Amino acid sequence: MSETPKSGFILSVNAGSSSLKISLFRRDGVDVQNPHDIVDLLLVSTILNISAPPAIFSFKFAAHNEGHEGREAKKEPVPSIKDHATAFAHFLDYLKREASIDRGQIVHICHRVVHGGSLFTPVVITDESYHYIERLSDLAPLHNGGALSVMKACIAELPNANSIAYFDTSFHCTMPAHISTCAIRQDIAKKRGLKKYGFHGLSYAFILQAVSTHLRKDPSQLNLIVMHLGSGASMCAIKEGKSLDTTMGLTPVSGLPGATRSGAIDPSLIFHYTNRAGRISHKPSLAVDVHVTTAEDILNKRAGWNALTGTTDFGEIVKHMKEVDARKAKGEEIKEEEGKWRLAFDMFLDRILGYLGGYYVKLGGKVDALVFAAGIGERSIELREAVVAHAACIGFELDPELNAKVDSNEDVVIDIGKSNDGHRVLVCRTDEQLEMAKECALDPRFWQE
Ligand SMILES: Nc1ncnc2c1ncn2[C@@H]1O[C@H](COP(=O)(O)OP(=O)(O)O)[C@@H](O)[C@H]1O
Ligand SMILES: CC(=O)OP(=O)(O)O
Ligand SMILES: [Mg+2]
Repeated sequence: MSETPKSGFILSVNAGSSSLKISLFRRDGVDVQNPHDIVDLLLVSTILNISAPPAIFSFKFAAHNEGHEGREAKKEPVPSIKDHATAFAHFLDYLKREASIDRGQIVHICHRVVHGGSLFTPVVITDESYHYIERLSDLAPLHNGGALSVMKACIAELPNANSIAYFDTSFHCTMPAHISTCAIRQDIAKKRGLKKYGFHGLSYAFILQAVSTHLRKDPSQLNLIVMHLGSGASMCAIKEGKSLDTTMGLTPVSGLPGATRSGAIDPSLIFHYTNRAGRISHKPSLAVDVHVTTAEDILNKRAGWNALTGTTDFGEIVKHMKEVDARKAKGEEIKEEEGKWRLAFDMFLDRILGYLGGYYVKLGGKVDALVFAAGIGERSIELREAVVAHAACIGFELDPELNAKVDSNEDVVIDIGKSNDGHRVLVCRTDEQLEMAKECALDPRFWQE
């Protein structure tokens, strides 16, 4: 690692399964009294639809960014973006051309790495840690490769900045053994690291802190059931501020279904689906070049909402479902094929409710709040309504007006429930980039005070 700086810029890069989200922050001195405002956002860029081209590039300066105030946000399709590496190259080119930002001031680059294996604290990228993360790519086939390709670009293009890996798995290292262990031979499981790891940990860490501030309750006193519902979707039961259980497993394919992922299925199903399950997939439709079996390619990339309905966008699914329902209500005849929208919605709801009930019992019914987060959780009025309607039997109730107004409320945490005394229902605008930047800004290893 190069010399520890006193202040400087932190670039946070979040390689999701089909998106790249990048935020640039400034870290000046640290006010120990107020560690929440430790970093100042300068700009945000997102590249969506990386695996369903054309990718959509957007770039926006923070409202208060000196010299750039009032600059319009950019949003355009970019057909040349094919993967995370070309997406990041496009961002760097744009930054060079359009922003009077001195790239030399970027001292640390935080990379969200989905699978950290046995690493639970952030690590500076060296040859050794890079290769360790590379070896884990098979366990996060939609993710680790994308993050590694961005690290490579950073080392080449921003050679004076340190790359640091932040792991999605870290938050879940508190899961007790009886929850993280699989019922298989333990000598083999231990040798190969076969157990439940859990993911979206940076998001859960951010949400825990944000909800703690909102409810004015120390994280160690909080019990939450959090739903991170994005392209990849998972849930987490948080007990006294620690992950007790989560829905994803050894890899992010398990648990809830996602945009292109099956979620939990009977493990035997895949051998009835294809007779090539164990073969290395020759033409994997994955975004990065990792050696995955046909089974993993099918379950990670050729399943989920896309396989059921033909779109990866849950917003589209809800829109079509409502149109079909409205026609049905008028007595119009509906084609069998048109039932797919409601099927996908009801299936997602069913799987969420299954885990919700289980987590409620595991937390002994002592739940401070249900929290919705990520693309679907933050934007789907209908899904939140359906989930909470079914959770009435365990004491949760939605305020329909507050639920409908989430989009026009800019707060990080928003109350959408009727109760203000336990059993709250919240939406949290999660921000994995900010979580990494805050952790980095507070880490004494990376700064000279
Ligand atoms: N208005 C909406 N209603 C429901 N879902 C939406 C809406 N807008 C976006 N989404 C969903 O949010 C998903 C993206 O969530 P996000 O958390 O950004 O995903 P990721 O980080 O995994 O790429 C999209 O795939 C889309 O399905
Ligand atoms: C772990 C995971 O599924 O991440 P994402 O939702 O960003 O693809
Ligand atoms: Mg994500």
